[in-house]
Amino acid sequence: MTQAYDPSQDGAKMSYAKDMSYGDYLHMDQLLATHELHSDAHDELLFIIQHQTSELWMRLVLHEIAAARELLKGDDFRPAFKMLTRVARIFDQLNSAWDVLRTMTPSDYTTFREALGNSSGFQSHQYRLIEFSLGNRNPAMMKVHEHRPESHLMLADELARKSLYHVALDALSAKTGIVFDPQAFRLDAPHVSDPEVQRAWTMVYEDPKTYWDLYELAEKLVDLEDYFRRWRFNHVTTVERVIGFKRGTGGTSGVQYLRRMLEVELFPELWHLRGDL
Ligand code: HEM
Ligand SMILES: N[C@@H](CC(=O)c1ccccc1NC=O)C(=O)O
Repeated sequence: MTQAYDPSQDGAKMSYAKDMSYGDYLHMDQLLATHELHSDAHDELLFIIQHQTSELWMRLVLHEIAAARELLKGDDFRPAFKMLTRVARIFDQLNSAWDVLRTMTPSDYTTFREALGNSSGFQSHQYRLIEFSLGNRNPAMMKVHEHRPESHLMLADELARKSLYHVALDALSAKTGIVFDPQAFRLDAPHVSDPEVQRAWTMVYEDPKTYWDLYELAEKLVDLEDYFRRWRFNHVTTVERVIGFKRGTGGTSGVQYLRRMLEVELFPELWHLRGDL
């Protein structure tokens, strides 16, 4: 009979009494201790893990956007592009994750929906931070975070900074020589499509060779928004599939509210110029 494999014979370090191990480094005990169920329903664990993993990926999205924004400010485009590509990939990852949640039927969900009370993704401060950092800024969305001063402050700080799109538009202006009306760039409101901005982006798309950095930046932004839109679409479709047209636990009209959010344009001029080329 062959001997069972002993990894220590292969040199694997087997004792971690004194050294940092996998679980120590990743704080696995703390991470796995957070699954406090609010019902006896089998599917509640799926629901919690789906959201927690989404929030972890959102954390990384925020980290990448913040760094990309700083790099763009310093005219350091190449590493910023790498980060923006990563953000689009993360959204793709989140999009695939819906396939797991979709295995939960309406019957399964009703076994624990009541236990959720009024909690809802509507109150995800990281999701709102992502929107704010990209440029979709509605200060009215901050109110649900008043009970958590730390989250509220993070959102307020974000509104005081230029968004990723603002920074991209600064670069667009600097490299094309087209000066934009500063009134068009409010920090605390969603970006509204501006004809001069569209003219400048159009110049870029009509002459990519001259404006290659801007051209690549524009396509990175469009890619990011494309994946983000797919996330919103997957969300609303899953919601309709699971709760139909019931009101949301957060108090909104539910599917109707989410359908309205499908109309959001993060980088409107980049979409509008396409029909004119
Ligand atoms: C069966 C699964 C799900 C259902 C039935 C559902 C339902 C809803 C509903 C009805 C809303 C509107 C707000 C409200 O009144 O509650 C909402 C918002 C939201 N949900 Fe979900 N959701 C589900 C899964 C998820 C997952 C997996 C995430 C990932 C983090 C998520 C994140 C969000 C976010 C961020 C919002 C706010 C969207 C915005 O304001 O634009 N939801 N959800
Ligand atoms: N808004 C959902 C509940 C829900 O999906 C949810 C509840 C708590 C934490 C996150 C959630 N996900 C998305 O809204 C509903 O109306 O059923």
